Amino acid sequence: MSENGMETTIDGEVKSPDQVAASCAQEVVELRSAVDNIDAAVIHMLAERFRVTDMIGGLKARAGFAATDSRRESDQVARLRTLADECGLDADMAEAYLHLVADAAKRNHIRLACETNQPMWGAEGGC
Ligand SMILES: O=C(O)C(=O)C[C@]1(C(=O)O)C=C[C@@H](O)C=C1
Repeated sequence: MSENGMETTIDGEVKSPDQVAASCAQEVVELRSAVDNIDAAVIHMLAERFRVTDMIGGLKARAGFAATDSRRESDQVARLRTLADECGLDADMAEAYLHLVADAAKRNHIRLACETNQPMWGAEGGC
């Protein structure tokens, strides 16, 4: 553990003479394993989400559909905001998450359509 006034770096080296600080630092180190496991699960779930949305993008390109479906996104936002409320998460964070992933999914849709010569609405700026 080391301090520079602005930051505290808490690592496995917990050698503080202050017993309370030492035991808090130890607990932080243990809780960080749970954080690491959760982050790994989130990354795996995100990868799976993009595999699925890429399949949707392939179908949209084949059919000549636009990348964006705003009504679907509004429904998703409403659903995720409710879910967030129910489990004590900030609903704005849930909405920000949906915009982050849906915007990335749409960029992937457009790129795939361009790469396969099936230009779709939204790619007017060029492929
Ligand atoms: O469901 C779709 O139509 C998708 O293309 C997926 C997705 C999403 O990432 O959830 C992305 C873009 C659309 O505007 C709506 C939803």
